[in-house]
Amino acid sequence: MLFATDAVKDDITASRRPFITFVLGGPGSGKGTQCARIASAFGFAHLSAGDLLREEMSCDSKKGKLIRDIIMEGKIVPSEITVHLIKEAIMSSSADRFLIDGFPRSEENRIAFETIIGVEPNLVLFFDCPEEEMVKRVLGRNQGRIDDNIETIKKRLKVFEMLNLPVINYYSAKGKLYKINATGTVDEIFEKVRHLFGSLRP
Ligand SMILES: Nc1ncnc2c1ncn2[C@@H]1O[C@H](COP(=O)(O)OP(=O)(O)O)[C@@H](O)[C@H]1O
Ligand SMILES: Nc1ccn([C@@H]2O[C@H](COP(=O)(O)OP(=O)(O)O)[C@@H](O)[C@H]2O)c(=O)n1
Repeated sequence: MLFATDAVKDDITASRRPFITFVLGGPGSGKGTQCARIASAFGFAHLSAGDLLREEMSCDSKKGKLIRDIIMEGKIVPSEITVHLIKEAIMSSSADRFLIDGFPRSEENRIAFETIIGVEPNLVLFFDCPEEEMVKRVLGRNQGRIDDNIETIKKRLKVFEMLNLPVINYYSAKGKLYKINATGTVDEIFEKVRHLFGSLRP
């Protein structure tokens, strides 16, 4: 079997059951920006799957090189790698609520999380943004990322279009999905997010 077994499962849930929010949206839809605001307003720990992978990518190892090659191609890193990085980050934090940003990117990601970590998210946010706005934002991001170039962006958008919808549909059917229109200013978008979290009081 592809994923880890029950032996490593449940060691997060055995001692506590944190409130988990997945944050979805295309490249440049503003996930990271809004997560920073949510984290500071509502006391969440912010885990970015992309940041965890970029940190691992900088290691001079076979795994680091594999991650780098996949990110350059705008593809999805094997779920087992990403979920184990998320798991380690959750376990080394004492927070009781997490935003997991940029995850799950695919059904494979989603199933790996459930299999390895053994829980479902409490809430799923989806920042819905038109493609041309996402391209504009990514090209203006200017953080020196190896994948923020027009060639890789086109590939990332294709991968997003292909793999995101089944994940959205899955959580929508479970009544866990909150779709937020991600156009407008950062403040305008956060106003909608703030309203949602204020009403949930996680
Ligand atoms: N509502 C917004 N309007 C304009 N630019 C934005 C908005 N939200 C984020 N940005 C900018 O767009 C870029 C991508 O945002 P980011 O939060 O990194 O997106 P993601 O994490 O979804 O890839 C960043 O440079 C950010 O400052
Ligand atoms: N769950 C994830 C998240 C990111 N990634 C990889 O990391 C890249 C950057 O993801 P990110 O979430 O930091 O950035 P954005 O695409 O949202 O701008 C993606 O294009 C994927 O190659 C992944 O493979 N699996």
